[in-house]
Amino acid sequence: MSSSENRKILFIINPISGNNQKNDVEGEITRFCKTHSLPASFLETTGENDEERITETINNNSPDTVVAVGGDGTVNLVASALINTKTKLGIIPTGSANGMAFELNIPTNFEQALSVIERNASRVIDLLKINKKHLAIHLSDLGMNARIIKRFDQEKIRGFYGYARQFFKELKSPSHFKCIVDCEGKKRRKYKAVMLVMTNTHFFGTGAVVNPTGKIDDGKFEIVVIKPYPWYYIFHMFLAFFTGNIHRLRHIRTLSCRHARIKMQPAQDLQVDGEPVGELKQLEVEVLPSAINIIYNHQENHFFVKT
Ligand SMILES: Nc1ncnc2c1ncn2[C@@H]1O[C@H](COP(=O)(O)OP(=O)(O)OP(=O)(O)O)[C@@H](O)[C@H]1O
Repeated sequence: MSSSENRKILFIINPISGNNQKNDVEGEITRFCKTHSLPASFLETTGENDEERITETINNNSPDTVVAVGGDGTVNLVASALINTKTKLGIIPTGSANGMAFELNIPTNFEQALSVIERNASRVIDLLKINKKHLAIHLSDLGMNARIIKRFDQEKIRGFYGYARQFFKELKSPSHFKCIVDCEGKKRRKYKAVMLVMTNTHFFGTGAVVNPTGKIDDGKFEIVVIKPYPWYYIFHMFLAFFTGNIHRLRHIRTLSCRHARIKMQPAQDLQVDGEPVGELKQLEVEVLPSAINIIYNHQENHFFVKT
């Protein structure tokens, strides 16, 4: 549906996302929307009480689409306000981590991303809830990556290259932990792991395919267990990550379920959609089936993963 009839779009702009070099985000969106006869309104995030402010603005304006202009953290924030409503969620990726935009084939080019919003193709997808309180829309993990994200946050490093530097440092000597995974309807499993990924999607923001067999709308999510590996295995893993074959490696296990309880020893850092949550000893993860209607780029599919 590309018609602008009856559309009313609210843009939620995170002014500090990524290495935000753009001066006039609102102006650029306004010009695009005028050209395409799309009624647009705006709200800037402040980092304080944003969810309440977004919900209030949605209640006052009744938009049909709310667009997160930011990274995965902003997408998560907007999704929290839209869950189980008919209002569509759109994404203009301007963050240092834009995993959900990558998943949905949304270009990082501003104008092209706006064109995806204008075309308005959407699908209803599942989301995850962690420990009954954290909504997870893209990807959450325990261990190695969450530790990097915590450091990234504490040291106020920003941008993709800052993240990549931290990632390679950690990759060379990851520490491992023990975990017990109880998936609903499956036998209890025990692992030694360097990282556990809980996701319903396929890609890390870098484009690495972490969950090639997952489906975004099948009422299930995946737990991908990355077990300790010898250093020389990194090259093998990289190749598998970028060719969509990670699930075939012997250091990787993938479990698919609707609900899971996980215990970690010692406590591990958790990150949800790029935001550090803290150290936890146990975790409950559940799928929220058909939770949100999200705009995606329907014109092409990813090369490795057909959605
Ligand atoms: N005006 C603001 N000032 C400071 N922080 C803000 C503001 N608006 C949003 N935030 C914070 O931005 C974070 C979300 O950023 P987002 O993930 O969208 O972009 P990002 O560039 O990928 O961020 P990061 O690099 O921190 O992961 C949240 O922690 C949120 O509280």
